[in-house]
Amino acid sequence: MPQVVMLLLHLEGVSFIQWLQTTFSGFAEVLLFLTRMGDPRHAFLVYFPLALVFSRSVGLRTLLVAIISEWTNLILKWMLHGERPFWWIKDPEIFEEGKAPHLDQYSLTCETGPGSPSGHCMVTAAVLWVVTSALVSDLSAAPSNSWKRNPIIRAAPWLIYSLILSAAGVSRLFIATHFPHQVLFGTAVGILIGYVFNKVQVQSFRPRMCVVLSAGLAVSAMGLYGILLHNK
Ligand SMILES: O=P(O)(O)OC[C@H]1O[C@@H](O)[C@H](O)[C@@H](O)[C@@H]1O
Repeated sequence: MPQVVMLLLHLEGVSFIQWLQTTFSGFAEVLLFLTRMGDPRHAFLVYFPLALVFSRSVGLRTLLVAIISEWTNLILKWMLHGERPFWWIKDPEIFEEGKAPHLDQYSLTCETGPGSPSGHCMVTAAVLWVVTSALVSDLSAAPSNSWKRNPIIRAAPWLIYSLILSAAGVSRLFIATHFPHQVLFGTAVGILIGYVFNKVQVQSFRPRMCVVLSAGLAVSAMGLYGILLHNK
């Protein structure tokens, strides 16, 4: 993307983060809690085992989507090298000494890896897409006279899904680990991965296919890493 567009996105992003930090300063602990809840590792440690308890097929699809979204996030981060707001404002090539905008620092602010796209938003959006779709299918399959067919009850899972994603995104912005476009990009790719891979019949995978898939993801990630390192 042209440098001037990136500069504009970063400057506008910092202004938005400053506004969030001022407006929600009293909710710092809640937002830190939300950012912890959105940690990609919870896809494997919380959402996958919980989904598996309720349904083997939903559990396995949750695991597949968690793996694909983590892998995609890693690859995109290596390729895009997104800045992190809290570090970006400290770049002396962008701001002269004493002229940089101020951003508050929190205990989880200082992420060290590339920032684009947001892993918290991408993995959460992908994994919860599978869980939410399963809940909605269950409600839709209920007999027509059941309370589950009430339109408000059937809309609730998607409403909760949107609220969780918004909360995760705002929490990442509030602690200045991401620019808004990184959060939006991560969420959009996460939704796409959830939508596409939710259609895969994982329970029919043979062990050999699982091994080939795992090896393919590992080799392609290492290959890309080698290429990027070589062309640095
Ligand atoms: O891209 P994000 O949202 O900053 O996430 C990056 C990393 O954030 C860390 O806090 C997590 O422990 C990692 O698992 C994750 O990859």
